[in-house]
Amino acid sequence: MRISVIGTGYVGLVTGTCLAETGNDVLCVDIDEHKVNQMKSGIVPIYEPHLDVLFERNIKASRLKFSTSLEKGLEHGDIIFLALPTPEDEDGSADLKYILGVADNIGKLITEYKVIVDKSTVPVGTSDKVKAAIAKNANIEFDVVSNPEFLREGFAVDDFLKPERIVIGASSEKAIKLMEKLYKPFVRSGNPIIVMDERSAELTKYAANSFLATKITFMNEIANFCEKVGADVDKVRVGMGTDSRIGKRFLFPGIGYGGSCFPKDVKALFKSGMDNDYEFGILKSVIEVNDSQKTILIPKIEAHFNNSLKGKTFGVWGLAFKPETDDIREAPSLYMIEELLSKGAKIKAFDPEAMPNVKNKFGDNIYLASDMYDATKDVDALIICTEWSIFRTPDISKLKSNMKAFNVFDGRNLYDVSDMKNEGFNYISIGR
Ligand SMILES: NC(=O)c1ccc[n+]([C@@H]2O[C@H](COP(=O)([O-])OP(=O)(O)OC[C@H]3O[C@@H](n4cnc5c(N)ncnc54)[C@H](O)[C@@H]3O)[C@@H](O)[C@H]2O)c1
Ligand SMILES: O=c1ccn([C@@H]2O[C@H](COP(=O)(O)OP(=O)(O)O[C@H]3O[C@H](CO)[C@@H](O)[C@H](O)[C@H]3O)[C@@H](O)[C@H]2O)c(=O)[nH]1
Repeated sequence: MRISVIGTGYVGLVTGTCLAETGNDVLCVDIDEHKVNQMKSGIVPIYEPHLDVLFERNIKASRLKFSTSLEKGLEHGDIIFLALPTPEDEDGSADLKYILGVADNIGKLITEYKVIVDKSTVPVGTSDKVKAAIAKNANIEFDVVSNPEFLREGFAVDDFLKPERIVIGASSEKAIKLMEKLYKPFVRSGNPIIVMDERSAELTKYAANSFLATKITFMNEIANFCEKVGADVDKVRVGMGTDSRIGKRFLFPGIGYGGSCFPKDVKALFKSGMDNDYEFGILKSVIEVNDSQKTILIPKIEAHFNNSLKGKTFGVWGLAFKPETDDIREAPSLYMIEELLSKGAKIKAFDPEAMPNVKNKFGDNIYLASDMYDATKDVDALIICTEWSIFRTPDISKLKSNMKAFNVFDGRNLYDVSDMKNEGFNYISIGR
């Protein structure tokens, strides 16, 4: 099939590449000329495991092409995916200016039947707004489909190629048939294509993300309470998670959830609720608790250093909002660093992939280390913000010979508490 993807960020790039992989003829369109030129010359502009192999193979097979022209995108595809940003607006709602701006232009450019598919995460009712924006200028038949994306960064290729489910929100039989044909190769494992109305599809995405964010936040509160009463959150987690009604996943406490999705999506669902005369009490608490969780280590660090961090140097391991990505959007590490810098501390940071993205963020105020051990030289403490595998089994003797003092504040519970104590570290983690 002939597919166009408008917006070649994380979701657009993975969508375009994976749809090319199943034999479709894909044109990816982005307004960012630099990015388009990079992709034309074979460079994948994001770090995502396994994407590079598929990307290269499909470019070579001429199934994956790039352009900056929306007009070309509309000419090319029978199905037009919108994978545009829906960032947080000032009032917490999802900003629809990118989606509705492109929809407006589609209305001006469309000359034959197209299925316009919204892959971005958008509030309930957006598909009606997209329809109206296109219809304002177009006299041609078209359909709008809501097809939310559930991929996780770091596992995006696998999640797209072998999804647990595909949600299609549509009211046109013609569009539903086309979408089912397009996605047939991805549901070989028997996982369902779930067809529903557009509003339910739009809400499914927010409900899923908000539920997962709530699950993590609940566990973060249990961890905080464990510290008050001398319980071990690792034991509680396993004890709870083995109940299949609860499940083992997304129960890992830490320094809060981050990333380009959970923080903004929880806020957007809360705002949608308020706009529709419904206050999500649970989401209000999730937002508040997560905000304080991001810096939950700070009082512990301050207490250790007698409330004076001025002139102290901290090594920071992990800048990305989670492992296997270079994405630093809403990364808890950034809040930690900001807070430490404001208290007069110095930072030596290392991340296996995200360093280039942090380069311009704090200017000269932090030293970007050449490797994980370089970030521990002469530090008063090491702070762990992201659970990259490489941090799980450090060379302890190297650490000890580098660090000025043996203090480790672990926001991701990477190590065994008694092992660290036996090694002579003052080891502070979350909920243990
Ligand atoms: N990142 C994820 O893991 C993920 C997963 C599921 C859903 N989502 C949702 O998917 C949507 C896109 O997210 P993302 O992370 O891919 O965004 P992103 O910010 O990484 O990329 C968006 C891209 O759109 C381009 N763009 C902006 N305006 C454009 C225009 N007028 N024409 C063409 N291109 C334009 C930008 O240049 C950028 O390359 C959001 O709604 C997000 O919530 C994201
Ligand atoms: O037990 C856990 C699991 C996750 N996290 C944190 O939660 C955040 C989000 O993690 P994850 O869900 O793995 O990353 P994303 O790539 O943001 O994926 C989420 O957001 C995407 C965008 O909407 C959705 O498509 C995915 O289904 C959804 O998992 C990260 O900061 C993690 O550190 C925890 O603190 N504890």
